[in-house]
Amino acid sequence: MSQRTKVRFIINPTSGTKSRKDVEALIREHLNQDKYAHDIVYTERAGHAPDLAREAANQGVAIVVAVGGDGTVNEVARGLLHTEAALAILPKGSGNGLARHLGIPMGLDGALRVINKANITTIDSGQINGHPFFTTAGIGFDAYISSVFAGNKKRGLQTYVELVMKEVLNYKHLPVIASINGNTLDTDCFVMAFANAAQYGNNAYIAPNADIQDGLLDVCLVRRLDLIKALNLSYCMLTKQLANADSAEYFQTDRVNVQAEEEMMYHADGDYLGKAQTFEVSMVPQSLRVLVP
Ligand SMILES: Nc1ncnc2c1ncn2[C@@H]1O[C@H](COP(=O)(O)OP(=O)(O)OP(=O)(O)O)[C@@H](O)[C@H]1O
Repeated sequence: MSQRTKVRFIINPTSGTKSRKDVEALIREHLNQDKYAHDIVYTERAGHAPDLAREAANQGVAIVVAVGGDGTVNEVARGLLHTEAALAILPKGSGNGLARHLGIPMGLDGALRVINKANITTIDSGQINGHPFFTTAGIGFDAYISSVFAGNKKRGLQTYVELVMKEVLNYKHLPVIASINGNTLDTDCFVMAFANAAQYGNNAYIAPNADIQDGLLDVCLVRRLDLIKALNLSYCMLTKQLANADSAEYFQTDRVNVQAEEEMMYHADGDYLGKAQTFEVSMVPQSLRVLVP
């Protein structure tokens, strides 16, 4: 008898609206049971999924499926870095940036069909002050929004947009010195985003040209923001265009060092990480195997 490939689903039960029973039933219905032997584990707390993922990889599980939003995807992917196990995603969050970038369907049945095909490729990941990220990291305004969003009971796109609109013109830029590709930029920084994938999630494109396999970060720097620039930037983000040079500047590099005049907030994949004054951001090329359509 041919051996079935081992698949483990790591489910964040606090993410999304579907019940455990619904998700388990969808998995039973749509996963190819002739090809795969699967089991399901649930996270018990924030920060649990990296251990579960690493354990799965050590046990020889071939495909480890993150079931949740970008926070869960980040945690599972972190545990799989540099292992033979491949990451698959069943998107259940509100943004789903990595799943969208990879073209994974937003419906769980479609995402399960991607797993059935088992088409595997290898992608880059990034690190900001030692924290892995797979879609974007950033300092300044986007991290500030992550910090407020994290403390907010209401989630979802509408809450997010309301929050950005409320805060965007109050948030103040800060002076930083950034070294990118051997050049030193002494600049104001409203936000500096480091993109491995092109979007934050929800098809909001911060770096439309970002390629997740090119070994490069796409850096988007917004020095200062006023109403006109905010409108230009939001329009471009939603239509997948580069913003005009007055609003944002773009750089491609494999490493960035930022020294801020005072502490700034930072995030990785939308998870608020706290404040720091020095930031080391770098690429880890070809570090994660993933299932793609
Ligand atoms: N069992 C758990 N209990 C509480 N928190 C958890 C648990 N499992 C994971 N988490 C945390 O929940 C956080 C949010 O999860 P995730 O981003 O996957 O879902 P979401 O909030 O629904 O999605 P989105 O961020 O897209 O709105 C993750 O950063 C993770 O650390």
